[in-house]
Amino acid sequence: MSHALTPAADELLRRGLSELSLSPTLADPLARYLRLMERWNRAYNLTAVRDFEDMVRLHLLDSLAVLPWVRGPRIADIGTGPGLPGIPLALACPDWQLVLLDSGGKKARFLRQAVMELGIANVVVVQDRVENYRPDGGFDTVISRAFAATTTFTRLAGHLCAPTGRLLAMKGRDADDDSEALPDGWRVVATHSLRVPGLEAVRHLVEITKD
Ligand SMILES: C[S@@+](CC[C@H](N)C(=O)[O-])C[C@H]1O[C@@H](n2cnc3c(N)ncnc32)[C@H](O)[C@@H]1O
Repeated sequence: MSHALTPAADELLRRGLSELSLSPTLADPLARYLRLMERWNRAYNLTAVRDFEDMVRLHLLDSLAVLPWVRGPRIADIGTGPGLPGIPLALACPDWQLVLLDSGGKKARFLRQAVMELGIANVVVVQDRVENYRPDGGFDTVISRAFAATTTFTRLAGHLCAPTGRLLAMKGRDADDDSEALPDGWRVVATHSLRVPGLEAVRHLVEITKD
């Protein structure tokens, strides 16, 4: 069965994967994920982005563009919503183990369905508030997109990092440089400017580590 989006969205996805030096075989599972999101969006209001081309650019390629800075194998995606950036990262890196965490019940229900329907074996969905989540081990990378200001993210999710782990905050055009207000013991090591295929605007990725 074909999982095509629209000809223009499929082409954008194929071209974007190539620009990011990722395998073209990812196009099919990523398209299935978007189709599922679009189907559930009617009842669950998962994303305000409804057009497939925009979803490819703003959801899939934006999530995958951070890959060079993500260190595995244990990743946590905080406030993942419909699975962003977690699901695209999990599909691209099947050897990593990802926890996708969101406090919302509808998000968690959608994610569990997506993981099952897409046969994704390397994702665990957790419905919890990040500040209450106390897993057994720490994560190599704790990432978030559109979750909170950098300082809030650090305060709420810092406890999830392994001793050598990093926080990665995905930001839009502005990196919201509130790094001076970071909790004691944390510092911004770098703010990376990213180009996302198909998007004009530059994105930022703030990398935070323990002192
Ligand atoms: C704006 S959405 C971003 C969703 C997704 N990361 C994206 O980029 O599309 C923020 C998400 O954070 C979740 N959230 C807010 N506060 C949270 C908390 N304290 N713990 C866990 N999730 C939380 C919300 O339920 C929501 O799904």
